[in-house]
Amino acid sequence: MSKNKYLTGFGSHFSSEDPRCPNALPAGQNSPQQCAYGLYAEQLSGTAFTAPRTENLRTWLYRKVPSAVHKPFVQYKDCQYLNQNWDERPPNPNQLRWKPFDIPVQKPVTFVEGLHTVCGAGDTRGRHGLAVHVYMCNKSMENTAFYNSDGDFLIVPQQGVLNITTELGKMSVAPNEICVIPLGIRFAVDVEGPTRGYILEVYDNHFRIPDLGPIGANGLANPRDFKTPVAWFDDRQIVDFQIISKFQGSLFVAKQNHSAFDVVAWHGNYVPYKYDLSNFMVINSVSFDHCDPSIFTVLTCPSSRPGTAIADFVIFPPRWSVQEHTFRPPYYHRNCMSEFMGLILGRYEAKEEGFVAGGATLHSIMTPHGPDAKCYEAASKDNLRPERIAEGTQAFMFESSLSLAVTKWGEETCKKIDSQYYECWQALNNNFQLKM
Ligand SMILES: O=C(O)Cc1cc(O)ccc1O
Ligand SMILES: [Fe+2]
Repeated sequence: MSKNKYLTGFGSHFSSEDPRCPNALPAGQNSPQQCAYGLYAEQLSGTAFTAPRTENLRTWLYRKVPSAVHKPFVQYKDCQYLNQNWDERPPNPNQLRWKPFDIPVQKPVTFVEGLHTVCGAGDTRGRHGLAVHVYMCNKSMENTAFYNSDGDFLIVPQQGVLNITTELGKMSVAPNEICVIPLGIRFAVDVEGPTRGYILEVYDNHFRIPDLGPIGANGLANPRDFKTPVAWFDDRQIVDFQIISKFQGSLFVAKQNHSAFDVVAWHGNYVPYKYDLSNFMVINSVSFDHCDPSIFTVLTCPSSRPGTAIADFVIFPPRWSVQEHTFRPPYYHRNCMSEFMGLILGRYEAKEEGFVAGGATLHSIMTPHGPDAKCYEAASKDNLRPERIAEGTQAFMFESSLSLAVTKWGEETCKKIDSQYYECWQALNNNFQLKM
């Protein structure tokens, strides 16, 4: 799968034809009376028809059989812990930390079967809110495609490569890379062994790269580093195929007698994409003080309130730390936003131990948090020299303006909550002295 080809750019208007069918794309129009090769034209709209030109997203698909050809959807029962019921448990304002989520060993589990909702807020019907899921699986999806009618999926692999077939083509996404599969785009996930990762699902809007303000025209995640698959179609004669749909927070399945991956050519700007986090151009203070983590925003899903995201995807990449007369780790703080964090690799700078790759933390709105006692002790006495930090590590944060509820699975069933978490701050003494 590593030999996949990609188109590069963010928000670009792309065109792609499977090389087996040259000139499959109609010239100069979208809906010819008859398409080349006997294909059907199908438009996939990612925004309202009338959305402003700068935001308008749509792709034209030229496929063997229209997506409309399927049997009725019925309830899908093989995924027990995906849900969007935020009232399962009473609200919990505590600092929460999860040990690494278990990957199934004996039982074969696919990506869809392995979806577990940890926390979230809002409403899929009102198209406002988000959900944080984790996936733990070990088996490839066969003759099955999944699509989400509720929002975009931002997928953060933590262990194992995801070989993803989408309607628009194939992409391979490894740990330290991420991908976005927008609302409605059908995809299947092949895995190569024990596989785990995190998903940020947003209902309101699509993800975009943030504005750069005074940073200028370049920096952070640069558009040219985003990769979109090229057209590819399945030429197998498949008579038994299933489509799983996430619709209004529940899963449904429908049978059809053709593959969902039959798009021979496509053109448009509504596309899946991947991004390698090592391409992120890190910007930070080169004088003094700790910058807010918004400088590390890779992608954002904006709300209608200026500068206030439904959710930002933020990373803490390897970088030089050079600030003078500064407490360099994250500051102690209370935030009007929710902070869900995960760890892809290594160790997080604010926590000496306990926050482990494949685990997570949640610091809810106004829940106080910051470096643990050991980190404070070391960093407040450190001899400040330019230093590489977070080498070989990658932590990330889903930061949201919404107040997140934890599911019953997240709080109880997974049995991964670390009840000792609060202890990491208890040794922070009162060092106050009236006279220094
Ligand atoms: O809580 C955290 O660890 C995330 C975080 C990092 C940082 O550098 C500044 C603020 C912040 O919330
Ligand atoms: Fe924080």
